[in-house]
Amino acid sequence: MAAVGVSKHFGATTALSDVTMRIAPGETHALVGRNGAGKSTLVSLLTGLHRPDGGEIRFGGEPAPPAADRGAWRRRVACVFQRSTIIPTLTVAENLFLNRQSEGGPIRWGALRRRAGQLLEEYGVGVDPGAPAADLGVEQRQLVEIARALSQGARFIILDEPTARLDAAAIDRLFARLRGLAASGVTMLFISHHLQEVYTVCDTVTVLRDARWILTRPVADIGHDDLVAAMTGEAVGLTDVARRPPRDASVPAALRIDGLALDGAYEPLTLEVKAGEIVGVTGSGSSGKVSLAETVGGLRRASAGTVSVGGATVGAGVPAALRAGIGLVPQDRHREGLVPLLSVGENATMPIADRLGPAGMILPGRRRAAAQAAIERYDIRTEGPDAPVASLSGGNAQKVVLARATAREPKVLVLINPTAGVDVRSKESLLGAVRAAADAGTGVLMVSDELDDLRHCDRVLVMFHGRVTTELQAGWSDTEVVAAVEGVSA
Ligand SMILES: Nc1ncnc2c1ncn2[C@@H]1O[C@H](COP(=O)(O)OP(=O)(O)OP(=O)(O)O)[C@@H](O)[C@H]1O
Repeated sequence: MAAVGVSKHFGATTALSDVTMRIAPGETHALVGRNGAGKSTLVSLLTGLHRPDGGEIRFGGEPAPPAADRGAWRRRVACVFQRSTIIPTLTVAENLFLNRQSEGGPIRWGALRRRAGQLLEEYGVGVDPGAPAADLGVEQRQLVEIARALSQGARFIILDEPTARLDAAAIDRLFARLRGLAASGVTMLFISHHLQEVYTVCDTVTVLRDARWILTRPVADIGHDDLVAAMTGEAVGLTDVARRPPRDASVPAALRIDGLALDGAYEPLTLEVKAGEIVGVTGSGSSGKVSLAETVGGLRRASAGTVSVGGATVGAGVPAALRAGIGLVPQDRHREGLVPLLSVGENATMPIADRLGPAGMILPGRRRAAAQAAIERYDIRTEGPDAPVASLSGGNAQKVVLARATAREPKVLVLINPTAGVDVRSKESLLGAVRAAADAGTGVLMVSDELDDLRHCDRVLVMFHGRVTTELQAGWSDTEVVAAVEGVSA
């Protein structure tokens, strides 16, 4: 597979400029770069979703198929996207044979299900072909996507941040599977913001920066700091996390959770987050951590207990949570986070619309200034406040979600995997902004699977099967967290 001198423009934005990347058969090749570097754009060219403005894509020395021949593309390359392409209202079997159910004749449902069963067995995917796809977890959905790609004949698979929503055990299982695929000759392009993963699973790495190719090297020949330097164009390394001074016991609680419970997700839980405190919550996929944060943020209704902010009980629902002073960064920015048709500025300033002009009016100049300040503070790479939010790269969109959650100087900030899809350098500025909010008196509840996020917390609660089983004060070791997440003591 090769991209030779490819360029791509979106309006005035150059997303790729004369990029050449060659991937040898059977190789596992990493593609890394900061948010907005052009990785997803390159994937869209490699999968035939977009055509390059210049240069060409080749497979096995042959020119790429015509754009309209989707079948030919599917036989050459498949992409497991961050956003699943599995259709939840269809069964697993229907998803597997999407676009090719009948091969001409009428659809024979029984035969379809049988073939799906054989296929899942062949690829070692333990999923019922008759189950609705909506019932699948993230891990199972990815496996179904991979099985679908292989069964269509593709021997080149692109994995776009496949670990972003998996817990540690699922990541290990995925990596074991990828090694198996590599051993059987499947070629892979692996995109990740977790450089450790690049070293664990890839042979070769290509770095893009500002739409340009920077380097391609065997991973064994480039150290972590040099890789970060190639991505950022700066020689300076990442900074260590400075310890926060301990909270005074007399500081009032910003957030109090009293006997809060959600049937099937987590058991009654009581917890206080002081003003200025950052409390981390982690755990495996089934620990209940995300449901807990979603209840506090108003996205789910508790089956028992109360949430109070500054001593006042918060009603159910997102509007009540917002009124009470809770800012939320939800898990799925596509579903709950942003309004794609509005501009970056409109999205970032939505919660403060009432402050942007007199009597319900919005003064455009004031909005632009507020939006510009957010763009600078969160290091958002965009043409400007008027660019549609849909034009942002994934990591930059995540920064807009955080800008919005903090726009009203919330009393409480509830963050769910806030740095998902955010590049190594931007993570620093994003977590720095969270700390600045805490220093100004906001109580922060941060649910995360990332040790790098959790390092910024004053203490970390580990949940296991719906209960807090461990509390770790700052200064914990990685093995302590991992052991508690797995439900074994360190
Ligand atoms: N449909 C589009 N319209 C306008 N601009 C776009 C569009 N798609 C991408 N861009 C721009 O092209 C540039 C490259 O974006 P791309 O999504 O390829 O980055 P990325 O490296 O995948 O980033 P991330 O790590 O955040 O996912 C960005 O400046 C982005 O805003």
